[in-house]
Amino acid sequence: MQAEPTKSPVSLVGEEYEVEIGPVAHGGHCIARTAEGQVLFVRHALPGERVVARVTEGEEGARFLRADAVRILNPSKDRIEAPCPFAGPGRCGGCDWQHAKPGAQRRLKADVIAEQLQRLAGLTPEEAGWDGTVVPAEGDKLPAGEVPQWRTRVQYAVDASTGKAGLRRHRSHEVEPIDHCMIAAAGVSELGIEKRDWTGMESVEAIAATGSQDRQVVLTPRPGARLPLVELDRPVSVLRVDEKSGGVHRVHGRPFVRERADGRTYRVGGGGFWQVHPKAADTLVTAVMQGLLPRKGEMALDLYCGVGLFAGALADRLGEQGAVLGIESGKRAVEDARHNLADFPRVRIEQGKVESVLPRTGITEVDLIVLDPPRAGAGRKTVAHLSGLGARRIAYVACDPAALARDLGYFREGGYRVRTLRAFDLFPMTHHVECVAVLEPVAKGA
Ligand SMILES: C[S@@+](CC[C@H](N)C(=O)[O-])C[C@H]1O[C@@H](n2cnc3c(N)ncnc32)[C@H](O)[C@@H]1O
Repeated sequence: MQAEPTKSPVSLVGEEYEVEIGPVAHGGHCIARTAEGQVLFVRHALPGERVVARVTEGEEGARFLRADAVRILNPSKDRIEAPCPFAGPGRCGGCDWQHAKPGAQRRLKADVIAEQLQRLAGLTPEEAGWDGTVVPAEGDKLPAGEVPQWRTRVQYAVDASTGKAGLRRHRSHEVEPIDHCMIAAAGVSELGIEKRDWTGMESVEAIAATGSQDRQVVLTPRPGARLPLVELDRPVSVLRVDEKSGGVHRVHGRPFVRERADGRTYRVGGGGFWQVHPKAADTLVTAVMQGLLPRKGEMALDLYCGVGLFAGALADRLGEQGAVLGIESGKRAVEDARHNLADFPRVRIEQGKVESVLPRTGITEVDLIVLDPPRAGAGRKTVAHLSGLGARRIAYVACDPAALARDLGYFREGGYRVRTLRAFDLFPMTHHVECVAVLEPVAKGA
């Protein structure tokens, strides 16, 4: 018997549908349905608009299609002309909400948080102790059409054929050539990365520290390529990512930048993690400390501690009798955290994954916990472990509201309730948003 030839699914890319745009969804798009009932995730649209949506990904019968709004038939009152000349369907994928007024962007983010909390944690804003708003960073409340220059770290992709640095298109490896990124911090723009020839490089990350004049570029060469001579408009240190090991090595200058937050200087080496918005580190430290209200002599955990931002802030407030244990998986970040917090004899930093290191520490009781996991969240097992440590308060710093909502559900299973939740617009023009949830044991809150 001959096998039936398998039918390849019929691609719908390029098809156009006139649709009514429904609510915003997590990820920088809105939901619509074709007349046949197929779900579309539409970028460059706003709720309530009538648009022509052109499919960018998906096939017949798929659970959903991705599309771009290519013609706006009935614009929302929240719509503006995108201030950035590189934004729009098929163009730079860095920003999602260039076409929305700043206040509307924050309302869209608030709607996403509310929806995730409800669906994944069964929480209303009131139950989460949240006023339902997303707060702009200090100085970012600008009139429509003006854009905050907030990105202190920009990862440029290099076009292989031209050697020019640009930004990646949405869900694509293609490079959108740009001559300036509007959301880049002044310190990044001043480097003039877009004007140089980066032939042989895969990507170039530009870093402008906050609170110091340190500037750095991190080069990722294509296999076998020679490093370019880095001649920029300002002195910078240069690092290089090893193509085989992924390790980061110094080419010239300091192998780190110095960042300032909460009155301290933090060394961040090897292009490692630091909060991107210049106001983020201080904003988050303040929110976490207001939530935890640390007392002298307490014992705290800083999980996913990076170079020690929250551990330092806690150690300062817990005094000589207090103690902090930080856990971080990145080797270089751990070295930096140990260096940054060397003046606190009762701060210890352990290297490894929280899920494996924490059980090994033998710690059975702590007073306070701050956790700031990557986008995936902490997960059920880690949350269950944390819920058993008897902390009187836990501050959860989250860059993904979906992961936050899932983990809040696990914390509830572990006997914790959300006392307050605050949301900050630390990534203007994009769909990203930062939340700080403060939890306490149910028995205490009751
Ligand atoms: C969002 S950053 C937060 C860093 C720090 N709290 C700050 O604000 O600068 C998350 C950190 O978690 C680390 N990380 C990721 N997965 C981890 C894991 N499973 N265990 C421990 N650290 C992890 C990353 O290397 C990164 O430094």
